[in-house]
Amino acid sequence: MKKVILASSSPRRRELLAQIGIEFDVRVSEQEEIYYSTVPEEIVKELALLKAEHVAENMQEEERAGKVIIGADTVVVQDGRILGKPQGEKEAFRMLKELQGRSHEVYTGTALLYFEGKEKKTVNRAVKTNVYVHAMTEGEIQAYIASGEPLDKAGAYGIQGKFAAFIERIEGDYYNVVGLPVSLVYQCLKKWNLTG
Ligand SMILES: Cc1cn([C@H]2C[C@H](O)[C@@H](COP(=O)(O)OP(=O)(O)OP(=O)(O)O)O2)c(=O)[nH]c1=O
Repeated sequence: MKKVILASSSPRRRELLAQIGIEFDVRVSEQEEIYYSTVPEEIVKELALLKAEHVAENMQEEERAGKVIIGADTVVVQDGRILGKPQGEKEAFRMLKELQGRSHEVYTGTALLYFEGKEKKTVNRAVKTNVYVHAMTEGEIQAYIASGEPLDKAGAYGIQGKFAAFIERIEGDYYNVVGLPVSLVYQCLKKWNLTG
C-alpha cells in the first residue's frame, strides 16, 4: 500500500514526485480556493494546507493512518501583485506583457500532513524563486500563447516548456517554479522514514 498521497490535479506535480522515485496515489481536492492571508508567502501556504486538509477530511481515520498527504499551490508575483492562472488568452497576453523584460517571484506553498498513529504532524512551508525573463516582442508573446502552454499555469507560462527560450536565469529552486519543491518534500519524507 502506498504511503504517500498527492492532493493535486497538476500533471507537473505528479511528474516531479515520480521523478524522485516516490510511489504515491493521487486524490484531488475539489475545494474552492478561498484564502484569508494577505501576503503571497502566507497565501500559498494557506492554499496548500487547504488542499491537503480537504483530502484528509474525506478519508477515514483508519485509511489515512501511517500516510502522508501532500498539497501545493503556486503563484507568480510581480510588484506585489499575484498572477494566478489566466482566465483566457487576453489575460495571458496581459500577464506575459508584464513579465517580459524583467524579474518576478514564484512562490510555491507546500503542505505535508503525516498521520502517525493518532498524532498528526504538519509541515507547511513557502519557497520563493526569482525568475528573470528576457524581453519579448508582441509577436513572440502571441506565438507562445498560440502554443497552448499558458492557460493552465500560474503567470501564464511554463518554465519547463517552450517558455525556456525566454528565461534568462533564476535564483533558487527550479522545481519550485514548476510547482513542487521536491527536495523539501523528499527531506520531510526521509525524516519520517517514508522514502522507501
Ligand atoms: C510558473 C509555473 C507554473 N506552473 C504550473 C504549476 C501548477 O500546476 C500551476 C499553478 O496552479 P495551482 O493552483 O498551484 O495548481 P493546479 O490547479 O494546477 O493543481 P492542484 O491545485 O490540483 O494542485 O502552474 C508550471 O507548470 N510551470 C511554471 O513555470
